[in-house]
Amino acid sequence: MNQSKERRILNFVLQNAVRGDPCSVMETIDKYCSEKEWAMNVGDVKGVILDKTVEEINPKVALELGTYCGYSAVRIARLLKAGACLLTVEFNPEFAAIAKQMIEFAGVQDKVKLLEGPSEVIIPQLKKKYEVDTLDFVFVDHWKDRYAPDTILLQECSLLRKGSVLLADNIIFPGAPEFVKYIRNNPRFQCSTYPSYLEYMKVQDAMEKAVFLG
Ligand SMILES: CCc1ncnc2c1ncn2[C@@H]1O[C@H](/C=C/CNC(=O)c2cc(-c3ccc(F)cc3)cc(O)c2O)[C@@H](O)[C@H]1O
Ligand SMILES: [Mg+2]
Repeated sequence: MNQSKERRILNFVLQNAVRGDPCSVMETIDKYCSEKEWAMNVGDVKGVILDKTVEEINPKVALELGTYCGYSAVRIARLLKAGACLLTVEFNPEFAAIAKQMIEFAGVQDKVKLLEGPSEVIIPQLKKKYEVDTLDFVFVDHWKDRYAPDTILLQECSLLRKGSVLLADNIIFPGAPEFVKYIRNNPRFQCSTYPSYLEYMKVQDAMEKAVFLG
């Protein structure tokens, strides 16, 4: 049976990237997806906004919603200090299996815990099952109609504290209008928008940063 695009991306990394080198893995994915097959990784342009946000926060506990092939998990994990960890949520078993191999090849597996399942099931388990107190940083990049309900769920589960930072991808394209409406009108969040470009394309996109005010 023919291979999936995600499997082809992983194989290209396994054959061309340097094992144990997260930057090499990121560059190799970006090369494949800009030259051969487009894929919905945050990419090397919006990736710099992600990097700067992670470096500014220096999170001890980070959450990612929507692992996909593991590109942004590798990108975030490479910047985490000793003792810090990224929990990344993915409900598609095929993508989760690919991401697991991608994360291990990059050598960041000790900083990443891949949680397989839908976010609405995983988020309420974070405190008891995964021993999370509160989240310092959340990268939101899963189905766009899940951004708002999951932001509400994070609050209902007391997983945000004063100063927790959410960074949401694709505010322009494909867009997350319900989330933008919810978060920008919410007095409990301080929002800022970072205009950028869709991964591997000359198409406008943006990321939204939302700081929880407690
Ligand atoms: C149930 C909750 C839930 N729980 C756990 N895992 C979940 C989940 N919901 C989704 N997932 C997984 O997350 C990933 C999906 C990500 C969704 N991302 C985009 O749709 C997107 C699209 C474009 C674009 C598409 C077409 C264009 F033409 C242009 C741009 C660009 C982008 O950057 C994009 O992020 C997959 O791995 C899902 O299995
Ligand atoms: Mg995205």
